[in-house]
This record gives sequence, structure tokens and C-alpha cells, in this order.
Amino acid sequence: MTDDLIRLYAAILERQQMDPALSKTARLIAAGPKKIAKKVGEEAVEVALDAMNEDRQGVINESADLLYNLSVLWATLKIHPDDVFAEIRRREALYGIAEKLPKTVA
Ligand SMILES: N=c1c2ncn([C@@H]3O[C@H](COP(=O)(O)OP(=O)(O)OP(=O)(O)O)[C@@H](O)[C@H]3O)c2ncn1[C@@H]1O[C@H](COP(=O)(O)O)[C@@H](O)[C@H]1O
Repeated sequence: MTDDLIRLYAAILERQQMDPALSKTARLIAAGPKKIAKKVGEEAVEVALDAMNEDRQGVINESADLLYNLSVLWATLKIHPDDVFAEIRRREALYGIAEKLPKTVA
């Protein structure tokens, strides 16, 4: 999963340098972060709708679209996937500690 996302992100970074006439991703990037953010929102809703319709393959397909559009958004905001993975690891450490603490407060 991590390697696949990093490879996808690297491909997106390459497209960032390309002529928008030659690449769909370059055109999406040229449209700007607001357009990309809208695509992220749309794809997230499509994942949720397919999940509600119990369409497993739909959830898989739309999740791939969501991760692609999210990766394009990160690239435009100069966020590297490692920044997100670091936050996941930070939470893992935080919640891992929290789970070991005595539960004195309801
Ligand atoms: N992983 C993806 C990927 N996932 C989804 N998509 C795009 O997202 C679209 C699906 O979203 P929609 O359902 O909204 O499609 P749509 O109705 O055509 O809408 P628009 O995107 O045209 O507005 C697909 O048609 C693709 O254009 C992707 N486009 C590219 N990639 C990867 O990104 C890299 C760069 O791709 P290119 O820009 O095609 O060179 C390569 O590694 C590709 O494999």
C-alpha cells in the first residue's frame, strides 16, 4: 500500500512538470487546488454511496479514484505521503500509550 502510493505520487510529481496539453493529471493540477479538492470530495461521496449500496467492487474502484485525487491534492499543496504516514505513526504511538493507561475517567 505504502509503496503503491509512493509510486503513484512520484508519477503525479512527474506530470506536474508536463505540458497540460499532454497529460490529464497535468491539466487537473493546472486547474488548481480548489478544483482538485472538489474532485476529492466527489470521490469520497462516491465511496460512501457505493458502501451504502453494498457495492464492494464500486468501493474498491472509487477508493482508487479517491487516493489518486487525494495524491494530486497533496502534490499541489507540497505535502508528501511520508508527512501523512508520519502523522499515522504519531497517532499510533499516542493511542498505543493511551490504551495502556488506566481508564480512571469515564
Ligand atoms: N491512478 C490514476 C487515476 N485514478 C483515477 N484517474 C482519473 O480519474 C478519472 C476518474 O474520475 P471520474 O470518474 O471523475 O472521471 P471523469 O468522469 O472522466 O471525470 P474527469 O476526471 O474527466 O473530470 C479517470 O478517468 C482518470 O482520468 C487516474 N488518472 C491517473 N492515474 C495514475 O496517475 C498517473 C498519471 O496519469 P496520467 O495523467 O494519465 O498520465 C499514472 O500513474 C496513472 O496510472
